[in-house]
Amino acid sequence: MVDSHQLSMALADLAVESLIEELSLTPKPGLVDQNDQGSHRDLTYSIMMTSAISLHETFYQMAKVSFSEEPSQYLREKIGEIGRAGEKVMYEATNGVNTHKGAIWSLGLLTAAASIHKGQVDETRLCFTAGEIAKFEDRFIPNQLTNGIKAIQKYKVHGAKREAQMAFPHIRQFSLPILKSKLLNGCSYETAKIYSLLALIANLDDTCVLHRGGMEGLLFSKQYAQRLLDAENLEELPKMNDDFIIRNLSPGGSADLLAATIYLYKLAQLKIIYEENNVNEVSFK
Ligand SMILES: CC(C)(COP(=O)(O)OP(=O)(O)OC[C@H]1O[C@@H](n2cnc3c(N)ncnc32)[C@H](O)[C@@H]1O)[C@@H](O)C(=O)NCCC(=O)NCCS
Ligand SMILES: Nc1ncnc2c1ncn2[C@@H]1O[C@H](COP(=O)(O)OP(=O)(O)OP(=O)(O)O)[C@@H](O)[C@H]1O
Repeated sequence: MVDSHQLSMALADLAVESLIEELSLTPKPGLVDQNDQGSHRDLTYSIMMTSAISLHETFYQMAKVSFSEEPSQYLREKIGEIGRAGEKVMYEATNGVNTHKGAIWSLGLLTAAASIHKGQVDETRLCFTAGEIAKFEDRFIPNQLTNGIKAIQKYKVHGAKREAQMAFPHIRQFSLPILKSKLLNGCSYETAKIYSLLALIANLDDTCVLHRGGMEGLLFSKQYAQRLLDAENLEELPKMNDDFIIRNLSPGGSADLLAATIYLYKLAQLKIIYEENNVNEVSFK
């Protein structure tokens, strides 16, 4: 029998680690990283680090409640409640700045799915289970006109909710395959993650980008990322960062999905060691 506490701790560790890996990846266009704040005036590396660490309990709780469950409206609403409490913790840790709202959503659903499947590592299955949970209606979502909803209505795009309900197609089709293929081709882990991020920016209708730069900003970001991917040229990344900052563009949705991609990739390295039907160790290799 897998122990629910141990598994939930391991999954929460992994979720926070993935957020920290995303944050620490440098340089990233328009996003907060170790060099600069990208296009964000109110966000810093240290605020984002504090925020990531503060979310451990949120992911732990999401894993814990999902352990003996299946996707259901009950589970969707339970996860929503924990996620909203997590958003409060995040805002308290950051003095009111939105650092990881999208990440709580995407990584939270994947953590719930990983717990349901007792830590097994088939990424596609995890994406679809997370999508099943997301498809149930949460009757307690506050009726707020968020930046995401405004962009979805104005530009007729999908946004974070649909991305999850469709079982994270941009992770399954773009970011995870490119991460793996770049690693197989001998790229370093850091370089492979940059390519993975570029593949997301080139393809995702990111409501953060739309909110800040409109459709023109979204097309600019997508084409820029695609050009670097086609040319396999990462030397232009610092200039890409400058060009995004000038236009106030920040691909926050792509950053969240990169963290989710890292999470799925690292989960495949999670070893659950059984001994006489009892887990005696859960560790990352
Ligand atoms: C679905 C969520 C993300 C709300 O998103 P919404 O579309 O309303 O926009 P909002 O601007 O608040 O945040 C969207 C975030 O998602 C990320 N994002 C943007 N575009 C995309 C995309 N295409 N795909 C994935 N993520 C994206 C961005 O980082 C952004 O910060 C979720 O936070 C939610 O349902 N919130 C309601 C409160 C709640 O119940 N929270 C707990 C949920 S576990
Ligand atoms: N490294 C990162 N740098 C910046 N944003 C990130 C990073 N990683 C993830 N994000 C995501 O980007 C979102 C923040 O983007 P943004 O500040 O544009 O959102 P907003 O609060 O909706 O808009 P605004 O600040 O323009 O009013 C967060 O919800 C977070 O999930």
